[in-house]
Amino acid sequence: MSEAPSDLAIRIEDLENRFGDHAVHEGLNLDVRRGEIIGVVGGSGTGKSVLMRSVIGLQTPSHGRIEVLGREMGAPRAPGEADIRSRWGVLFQGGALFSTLTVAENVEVPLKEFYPDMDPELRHEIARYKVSLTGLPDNAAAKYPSELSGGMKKRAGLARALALDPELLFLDEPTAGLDPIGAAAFDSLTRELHETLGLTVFLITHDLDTLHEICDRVAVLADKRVIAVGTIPELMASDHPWIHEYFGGPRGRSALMSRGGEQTHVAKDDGLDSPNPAKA
Ligand SMILES: Nc1ncnc2c1ncn2[C@@H]1O[C@H](COP(=O)(O)OP(=O)(O)OP(=O)(O)O)[C@@H](O)[C@H]1O
Repeated sequence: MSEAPSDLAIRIEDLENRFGDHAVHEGLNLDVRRGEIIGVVGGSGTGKSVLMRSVIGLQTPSHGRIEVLGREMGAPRAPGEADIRSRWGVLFQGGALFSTLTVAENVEVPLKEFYPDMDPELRHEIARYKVSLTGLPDNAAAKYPSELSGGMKKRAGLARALALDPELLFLDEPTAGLDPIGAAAFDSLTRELHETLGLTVFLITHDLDTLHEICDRVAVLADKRVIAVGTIPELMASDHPWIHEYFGGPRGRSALMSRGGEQTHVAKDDGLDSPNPAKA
């Protein structure tokens, strides 16, 4: 199925990233639909974080084109156009909170950057609201990151990512390091925020439970590019060795079974999207 550009939150075409002689991505294409939660998976070092960094402008690709929310990355901003960075929020691995600032002050950082003239009282109010939105208790706002558990740090990072009411949310391994109960709670929170705030979510994860629980589609990185995109049943029909092992191996089967699922047989050519239909 081919999407109109307006249905897309992100379009990545022919992306190449290299560090010296080492090519991390070559000919990588991916479309992310508006309003979906897309999981991005791949073995360690396949370039999931580099891909996210390219999309949010922290890594300049060697080649290719990236469009985010209808705007070409790297192109000059039109007069009066909002800074594209104010339209997304990012939860980096580990939360990346400023250790010398309280949770509320961390949430206020992007507000200060993009709205320097905002009334401080309003800024504090917004920060408190964002903290409560992520399920943290009221008293967490005044705490420093060192006083928080791992799960609370993730929620605080999420509160900061939501500070500017983003349309697009990037999450880099949000459940890594959480116990299974904390991870499931974070998954529910992500799903809930996605629904209530109408977010598009780009989610890098190794967590099979998260993929099953909340992702609408999953993109698989291997061989320097996105080799397949689809729902999990669609991907399970793939005979690519990595995909087969990932979803059909012991952990993949157990994540599926814990949801009462059975391996769905999907005909080989049924459903799997090309990473970028327009280019297929
Ligand atoms: N700034 C950099 N300079 C040189 N090489 C880099 C740089 N950033 C990333 N790389 C390399 O790019 C490759 C992809 O890294 P990346 O962190 O994106 O992998 P990943 O898929 O997110 O891995 P993991 O699942 O382990 O987090 C790795 O080989 C890494 O060493």
